[in-house]
Amino acid sequence: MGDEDWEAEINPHMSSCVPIFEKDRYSSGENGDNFNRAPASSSEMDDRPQRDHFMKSGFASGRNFGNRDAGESNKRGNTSAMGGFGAGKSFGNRGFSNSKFEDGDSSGFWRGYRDGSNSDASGPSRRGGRGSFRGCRGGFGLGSPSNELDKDECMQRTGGLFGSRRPALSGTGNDDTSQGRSGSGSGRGGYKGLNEEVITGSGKNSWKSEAEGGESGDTQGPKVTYIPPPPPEDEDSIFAHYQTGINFDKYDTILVEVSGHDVPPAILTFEEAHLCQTLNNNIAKAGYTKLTPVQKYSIPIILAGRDLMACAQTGSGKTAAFLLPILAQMMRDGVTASRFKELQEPECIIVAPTRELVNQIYLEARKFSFGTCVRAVVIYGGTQLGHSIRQIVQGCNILCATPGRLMDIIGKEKIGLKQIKYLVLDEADRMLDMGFGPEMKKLISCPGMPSKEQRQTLMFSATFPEEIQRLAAEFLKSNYLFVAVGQVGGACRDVQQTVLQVGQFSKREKLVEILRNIGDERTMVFVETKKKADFIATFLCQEKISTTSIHGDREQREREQALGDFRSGKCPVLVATSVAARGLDIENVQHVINFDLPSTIDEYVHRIGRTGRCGNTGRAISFFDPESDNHLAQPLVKVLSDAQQDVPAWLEEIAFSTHIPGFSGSTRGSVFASVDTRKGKSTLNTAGFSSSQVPNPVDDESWD
Ligand SMILES: Nc1ncnc2c1ncn2[C@@H]1O[C@H](COP(=O)(O)OP(=O)(O)OP(=O)(O)O)[C@@H](O)[C@H]1O
Repeated sequence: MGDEDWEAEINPHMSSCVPIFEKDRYSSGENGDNFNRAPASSSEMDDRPQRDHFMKSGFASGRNFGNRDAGESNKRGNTSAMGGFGAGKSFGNRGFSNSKFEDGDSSGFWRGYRDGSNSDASGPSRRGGRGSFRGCRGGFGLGSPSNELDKDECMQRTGGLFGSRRPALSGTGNDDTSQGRSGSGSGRGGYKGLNEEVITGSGKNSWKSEAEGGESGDTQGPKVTYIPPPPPEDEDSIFAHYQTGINFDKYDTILVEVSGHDVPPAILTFEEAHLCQTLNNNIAKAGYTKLTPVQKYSIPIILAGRDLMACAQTGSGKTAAFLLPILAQMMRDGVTASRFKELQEPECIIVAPTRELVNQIYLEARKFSFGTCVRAVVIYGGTQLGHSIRQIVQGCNILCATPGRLMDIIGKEKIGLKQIKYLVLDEADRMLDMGFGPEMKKLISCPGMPSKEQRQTLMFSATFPEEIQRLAAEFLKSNYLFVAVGQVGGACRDVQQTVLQVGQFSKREKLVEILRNIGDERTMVFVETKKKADFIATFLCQEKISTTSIHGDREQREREQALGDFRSGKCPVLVATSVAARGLDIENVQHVINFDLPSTIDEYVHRIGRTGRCGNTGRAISFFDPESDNHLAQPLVKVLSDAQQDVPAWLEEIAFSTHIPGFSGSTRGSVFASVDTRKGKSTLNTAGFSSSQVPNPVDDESWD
């Protein structure tokens, strides 16, 4: 079926699928409380007219919009009395392989500046125009909230229908062996929660599996052939940046605590760092005139050769806080020119949990090293292994990598570790938790890797649960310094947070209502599972809201396209799983909506940190479903009150009536919620849960 057919197939149904909303029901009161009073008990009733509507719409015509889940959809179609949208036609992998929707690789995800920072300029399809979800592959039919689907949504939290229905991925007889899956899974022993496929890497060591057929596809399914487009090389693109916001100067008032011995004094200006002229020029071209607090403290600590664990709020410049001093030292000490050597021996390795994030870090490294002899390289899963190798052999001083691809390349002996002087773990708490921790341990025990005494290890994050801090000690010299900027694990105060009580069955209606009020402002909508991301994105497109999606089941090319479309403003709504929760620095994201709350409060802090960055303001709206989110009530009340946000009375009530094992935090008061664990146990822990207590890590994906 051609593109036109798809359009024809959808459009006749679109109008009949658009629920009627009373626009004035949504009003953004000071804390948004006046649109949050959807009683949980009414949620099912709220959905009923819509379901009836869909029954009448004739949409249950047995279409299958994605071929990946065709089997499942068929099953659903056959068993569902109302939906019935699985049988018959498949719309195939329409995504970006479809020429009509493919703008070429150029938009990619190279920060999107190339598309111009004026988002209005680029997109033909704006909200209110025709919905244009780009490349949804999920197995849901378009917005057919059949009984069964509603049940699915409702049960995802508890690992109900999807979890039991969907077969565990075996790597055979399933298109999951295709690029996207092998890419997103990277063949690693992907850590999966409920509703997420389990990729076991055939029982091999996870990092080996990629090299031995997972990612490179030697033995399982087609090879990953995707070669990401090169980022623009012109100086304007390299130094493109967005403006700091009105609250940038308020950073100066944030309390900073440094613990450890012999702490080097903080610097107040870039000049005090005594960086070389080229670096100073690059800093100026990047538009940096003033240091952020984490930079004031971290730069001298790193320049003094100390190990560091730094915790600072989202969007406050942690990337430059480690890149600048590392580059300064590399410039001072000199780097070995190693162009075209078979085995490259970088001086610095930076690891981060997602492909998009390592790319972003790479672009920052490229920007700050512009005009120097230091060459940064990025490698990540979901792309052709040969491409990664070709990038490396051209010379590599700073290697930005996701863990799976990094271990693959090391296994292939393209990277030697002997020269490593700097090891950086960005989003360090994520890099050390159950998902990535084992790979990080393998990395530091790889042959050739200098011991912790011989290298400088740096860890950065906005959240640092105490348990993870303890694990980190294995990586750090015992005299490491701990920098806490404001509240460890605290939310950025520039984000206005609103929590609405919304039951499962009312969420979609509420989402559309809010998005219609938001207009064209860039919005990230977080959901719990990959499937739901596809479903909600498709649903929004049907509601004529231009939307795209990013999650671990999308092919890398699709992920990059989605991010590019979102950055450029072509699709002002991005539906995402937690794969996009951390680190992504996208200009002008004004809203974050937690359609589903994450399972941990730390993840909440990272998600809402996609807005309100670098002194800009933003808004976060979270749907709190008392059926499934009560475990978050206490830590949420704490995060809200610490960030001086209004706490809804109903949330406080739930918080005080819910017993959370391990949560001992009072809800108000303390400046540092969590502290350097070497000082002893703190009384507060914004994480709410230690990693071993996390109730349901459904949002984990194999990201790299
Ligand atoms: N001193 C500075 N002056 C102006 N802009 C800055 C400065 N430092 C960082 N920025 C910009 O602020 C934005 C956020 O920085 P960055 O992505 O490093 O934040 P982060 O603390 O790592 O956030 P997250 O916790 O979400 O990963 C980036 O666009 C960056 O270029």
